[in-house]
Amino acid sequence: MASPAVSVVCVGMAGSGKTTFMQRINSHLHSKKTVPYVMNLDPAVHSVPFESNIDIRDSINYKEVMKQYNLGPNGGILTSLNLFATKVDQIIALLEKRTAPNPETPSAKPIEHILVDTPGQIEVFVWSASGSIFLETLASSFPTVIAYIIDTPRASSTSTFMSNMLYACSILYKTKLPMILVFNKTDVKDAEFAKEWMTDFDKFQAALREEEEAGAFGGEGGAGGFGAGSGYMGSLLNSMSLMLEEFYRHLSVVGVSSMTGDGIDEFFEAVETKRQEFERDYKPELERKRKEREEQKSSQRELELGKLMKDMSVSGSARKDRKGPETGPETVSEAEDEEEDEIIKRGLADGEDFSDGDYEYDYRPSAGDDEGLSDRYKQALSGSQSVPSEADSSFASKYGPTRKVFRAYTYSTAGWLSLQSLTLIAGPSMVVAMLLDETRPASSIEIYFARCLGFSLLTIAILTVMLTGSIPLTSSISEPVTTEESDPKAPYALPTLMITSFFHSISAFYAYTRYVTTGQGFFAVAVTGGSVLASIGLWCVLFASSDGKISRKTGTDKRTTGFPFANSEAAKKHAGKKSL
Ligand SMILES: Nc1nc2c(ncn2[C@@H]2O[C@H](COP(=O)(O)OP(=O)(O)OP(=O)(O)O)[C@@H](O)[C@H]2O)c(=O)[nH]1
Repeated sequence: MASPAVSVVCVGMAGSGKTTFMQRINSHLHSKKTVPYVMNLDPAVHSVPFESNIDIRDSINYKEVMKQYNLGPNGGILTSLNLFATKVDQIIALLEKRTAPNPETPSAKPIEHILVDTPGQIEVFVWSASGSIFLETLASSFPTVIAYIIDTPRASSTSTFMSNMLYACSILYKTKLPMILVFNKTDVKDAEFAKEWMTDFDKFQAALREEEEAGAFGGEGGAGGFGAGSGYMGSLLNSMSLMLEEFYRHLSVVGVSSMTGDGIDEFFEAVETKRQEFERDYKPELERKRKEREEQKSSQRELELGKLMKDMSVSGSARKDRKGPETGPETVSEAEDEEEDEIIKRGLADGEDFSDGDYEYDYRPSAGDDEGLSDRYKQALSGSQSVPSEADSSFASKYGPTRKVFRAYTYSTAGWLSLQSLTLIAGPSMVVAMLLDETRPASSIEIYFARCLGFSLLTIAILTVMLTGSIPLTSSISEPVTTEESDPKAPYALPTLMITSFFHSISAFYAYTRYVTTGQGFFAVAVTGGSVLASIGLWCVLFASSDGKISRKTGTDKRTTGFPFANSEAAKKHAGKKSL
């Protein structure tokens, strides 16, 4: 069996260049013809410069989460991640499916890399329950490597360097995953100094002394500032660097420039080393976890729920003075519906960007549990047991205006056809007389055919509303019908929609040609009616069906951006396979 794909999770402080780095390694892999599977977990990012197969923003509306739960930007990101984490089982199942070799096309190269971009607010990901759940679950299925991105020019003083190292150490300790330190922006500042400081204690000592003498720590002769006058900082950094020696030994260090692409090959060599390390040192743990996951799915879910609840209680979601949570779509599946409803407008669409890290971390003590959100987590977790079905993954909405538009379309189609059929049934002589060039009464055969045509149109009208499920065939159906092909309530909804839309387009076109040649007003009415119905039908095909390719929210082509549970098109494209 081919070795499983390695997942590379990019974390780093805001502005360290995670997204640019992701873009660079993504394009590097594309150029090597080893197309990666890409995930964006930053709900607050305005736009990502690479194509994501899974984008949290397609499922969760961070701005709306903030609004509904009266949260600050970081609380919003945290809650969005928590909600996304409730579907982690499905995501992993999807990843496993996508990265597995396809028996239908054995020659196709399976996906070797899963790239994950995380929120700029590093603590929101690394220290949140959802971050742990996500990483643990990911690592229980794939060798997982953390790429900690460091802004090299900003880490060039001993104190900022040490702060970064301590942060990296804490992440390593928290995630317990192999880590690569990526010194980014080497086009601005070479990372050699950092490598030296990590391998040669004397060099770090010398740099420290130099800075101390220059008064950077506010010691004797110093310019003041943190630790001013005590010389304390220098000695603290000194002892810390000794303490971190052991930590350094477990790291791979690479200097890269996401701008120029320098060092990217070394990065992938480091990924390979870490993957082997993962297989060697983490594999037993991974297998134990996988087994545990399978055996204790329900109890783990309870545990995860507990973690999320705990998180929620510190994320300020239950402020006493705020409005209660409105029923809204914050889970992956509900966000699908919400997207259809267009109640939620993407928060960042208006240009506001909270991802630059200028905001205070917005955790506030909770006044108690938030039942609405708690229920949503529970609901989402309980619904995340099974592998996603195509029905789950559909972009089509079960509720909201999309359904209404779809219904309005089917009724209008039926109405339009019925109007014509009733004219033919009730006044066949009149219709025949209109059709004839000469003035004579209609023959009985002509009347027969006119009525037959009327009955046929009426039959098509009835079939349209029935096959699309707009009138349920049984009274036991309480769920609204969808345009999903897999919807057992109306399996022919989509074909009917497509055929009738085609019919309206042809009718409108034909009526137009008649109008142009004859100039009769009746044809203008027929053109208008037909085009309106054809346009609505086309809209439903594009946006409301499970085959719909265009996101109404982002306007992007879902074949390339993708929804977590319905982006087979994206996967096809990325993997270059016929089907995955
Ligand atoms: N010179 C140089 N600039 C870089 C490099 N990588 C990123 N940058 C710049 O650094 C800034 C931040 O980069 P991003 O990729 O947005 O950083 P980020 O960590 O994703 O930012 P957040 O999502 O806000 O956390 C941008 O202005 C980039 O152009 C690099 O290798 N060299």
